[in-house]
Amino acid sequence: MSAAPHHRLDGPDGAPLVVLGPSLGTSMDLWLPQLPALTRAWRVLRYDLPGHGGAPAPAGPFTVDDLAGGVLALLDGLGVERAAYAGVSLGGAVGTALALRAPERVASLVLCCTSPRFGDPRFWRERAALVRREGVGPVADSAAERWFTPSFTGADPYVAMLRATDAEGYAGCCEALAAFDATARLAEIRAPALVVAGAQDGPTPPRGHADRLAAGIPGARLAVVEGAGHLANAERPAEVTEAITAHLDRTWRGTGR
Ligand SMILES: O=C(O)CC1=CCC(=O)O1
Repeated sequence: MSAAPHHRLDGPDGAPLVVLGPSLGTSMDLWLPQLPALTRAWRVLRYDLPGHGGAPAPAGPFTVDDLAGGVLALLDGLGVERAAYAGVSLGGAVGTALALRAPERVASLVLCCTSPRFGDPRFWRERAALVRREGVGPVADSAAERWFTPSFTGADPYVAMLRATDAEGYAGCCEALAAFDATARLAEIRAPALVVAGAQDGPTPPRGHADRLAAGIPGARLAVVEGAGHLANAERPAEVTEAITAHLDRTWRGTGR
């Protein structure tokens, strides 16, 4: 499955391209807090995961590498040779897979609240089974606690994205997470990488996840954002936007083609 996913382009025509990948249970609108700043200097390509946002439900199982293939299909369709990529959580895993699969296409990489391996695969298979059995309701009910610190008051629009997600699309993404393990290949990544972590991230705490990415990817920088949980770009938009734009300013001023 490497068809071009549901997507949207914003920002100036011909500017260097930045691809933004969403997390499990969210749509491309996860990136709305960063959009105004990014579209000042970059063309921004956002996409939806299968069964999420405006994307159709998947026809069958898929892997994180398949999702990276979908991003490549999008770039091919646009005639774009090189782009920067930023992704949150599962969207970050897609960026890791993309940087391994097509290093010549990835000019710069931002890995937010993500991991080279998302814990015990059984956990993700059980969550897939739960959602196939009961729908996304149970995981949506607990999403605000998983995604944000207790003091965050803006969770509703993000939880609504999860409630609107197709159960099979969500389950397929859980299975893709279960099978994903890039730990042994991080040293192969050539893109200049920024790893962003939420200091209070529960699903992918800095210790054991972001720190492994930063230690494993040659030359990677690590930014830990205080007062942020798993969806750090939503909870601490100013800090995360600043970290991303500073990294892109340093590493991706190329052409849109
Ligand atoms: O469990 C969650 O909702 C957090 C998460 C893990 C991978 C991902 O993309 O989101």
